[in-house]
Amino acid sequence: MTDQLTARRQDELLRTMHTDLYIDGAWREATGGRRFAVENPATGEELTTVADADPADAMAALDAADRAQAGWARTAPRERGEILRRAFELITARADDFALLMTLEMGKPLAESKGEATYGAEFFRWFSEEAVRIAGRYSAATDNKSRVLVTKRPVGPSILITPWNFPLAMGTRKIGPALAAGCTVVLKPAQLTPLTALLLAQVLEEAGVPAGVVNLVPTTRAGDTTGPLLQDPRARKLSFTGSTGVGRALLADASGQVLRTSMELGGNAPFLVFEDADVDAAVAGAMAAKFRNGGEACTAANRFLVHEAVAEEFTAKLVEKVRAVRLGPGTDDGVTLGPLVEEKARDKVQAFVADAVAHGAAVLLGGEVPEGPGWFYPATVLTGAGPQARLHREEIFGPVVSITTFADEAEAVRLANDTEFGLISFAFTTDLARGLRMAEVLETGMLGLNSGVISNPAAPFGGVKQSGIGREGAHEGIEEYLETVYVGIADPLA
Ligand SMILES: NC(=O)c1ccc[n+]([C@@H]2O[C@H](COP(=O)([O-])OP(=O)(O)OC[C@H]3O[C@@H](n4cnc5c(N)ncnc54)[C@H](O)[C@@H]3O)[C@@H](O)[C@H]2O)c1
Ligand SMILES: O=CCCC(=O)O
Repeated sequence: MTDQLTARRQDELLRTMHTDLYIDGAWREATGGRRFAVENPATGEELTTVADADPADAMAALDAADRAQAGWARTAPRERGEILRRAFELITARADDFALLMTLEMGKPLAESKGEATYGAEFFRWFSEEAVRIAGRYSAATDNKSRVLVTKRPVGPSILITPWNFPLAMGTRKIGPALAAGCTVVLKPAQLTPLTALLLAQVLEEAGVPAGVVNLVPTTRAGDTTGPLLQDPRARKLSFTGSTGVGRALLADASGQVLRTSMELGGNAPFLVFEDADVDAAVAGAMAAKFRNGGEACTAANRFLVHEAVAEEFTAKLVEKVRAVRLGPGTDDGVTLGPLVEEKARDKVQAFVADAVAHGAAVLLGGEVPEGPGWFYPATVLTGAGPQARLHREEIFGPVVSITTFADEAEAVRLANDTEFGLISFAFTTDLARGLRMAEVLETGMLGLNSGVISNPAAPFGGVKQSGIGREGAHEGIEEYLETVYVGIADPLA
């Protein structure tokens, strides 16, 4: 896309979109007219400003969600499904606008943002189909002297908190099942990426979501703003996606009201390449697992563990592929790696690489911050960092590959599981039994078997250990927003 065309579309989009709070079906200013700036990570320049909710605004959003709850829960499932289906179609029709906003506010290349528009919309289509499939059961008790009736009902007003890295999909993956189940919501998007969430709220309004069912409160004061909501007995559910540290703190906050919680937290994915792997397939998988979203994904491969018999071939082929990665603004044609989201993020990645070098790593490619504006960091390949290097213990969240070797399967599994995280693992092998064994022995919520990207609305996404609680997407996703009610019935034949 030419610079001029992008600039014209950007101006038009930012000028015409809503940037206020969306509460009770109306767009309104924040208390005191407070606003905050949203910046472009490719330039460091301000894109626009957005209303900055305070605790009173957030409480107004919960008031609205609470008022709308009973009516929304009584809506016909088909009607809820049709509204979600319309929202899917509207996002699809405006995919270019969503993509441009995502690229502008978080940096990824336009082609990837387009991919997220499709992925994010798909959660609405999936849950439009799930809305009409909420089922209970009726059965005999073990002694046949009574009957067991099980029904489902919506949990109730839900507080949704989302991160910046997938600004659309992390929202639709929560709003879709919540609305399908009959729950109203208050969404607090990440401070760095409120624009995509604002356009999403606009689309939901156009799709016919009634007033109060979806409320949106961007804010710069996350804890102060959502904290009181978690202590309010009208809120019945917290669904959070973000870092493990914040998730841990929110779990403690949610304990006051014993809230239902879903926690989609951080990862430290091992990427295992066994001696029997198809090395070319492993390299293609590694590129996808590492460089999707510029490495700023909870699913990003964090530790490459390669059998010593294939390590040289794998490393050489991977370096060739990584050399072809093109760093630049996500709006530029041909760019395959955008900037990191903010200066702090780039400083952290740079510090991880310096620490890895101090732990014995050799830098095969990249590793130097380029001159000029924007929070760019180059695609980087390291080998030989010791196990205590920070980038093997924490999420890198950047375009850095760190390769180490193992001698046998037992060592690979021991290294892979040596982390408090357990979101996703990857394994490349042509041995079916070994692949299935990995599904049983790796401490992980998800396994990419000979595949570098497995995110899909039809799949239950989520982690074990400190990577979270609960699942999003798939049939499991709607259960997170449903209560199970048991009715014991005296034997009707007695
Ligand atoms: N498991 C998953 O599905 C998944 C998906 C995407 C991202 N993530 C994780 O998210 C992290 C990156 O996102 P991030 O930097 O936005 O995470 P973050 O934890 O800093 O923030 C996530 C959200 O929580 C809000 N927040 C921060 N402190 C809060 C508080 N005290 N009270 C209420 N809300 C608060 C933020 O404003 C943001 O909206 C990574 O760790 C990544 O692995 C996980
Ligand atoms: O950041 C986490 C990845 C999100 C996804 O793949 O759905």
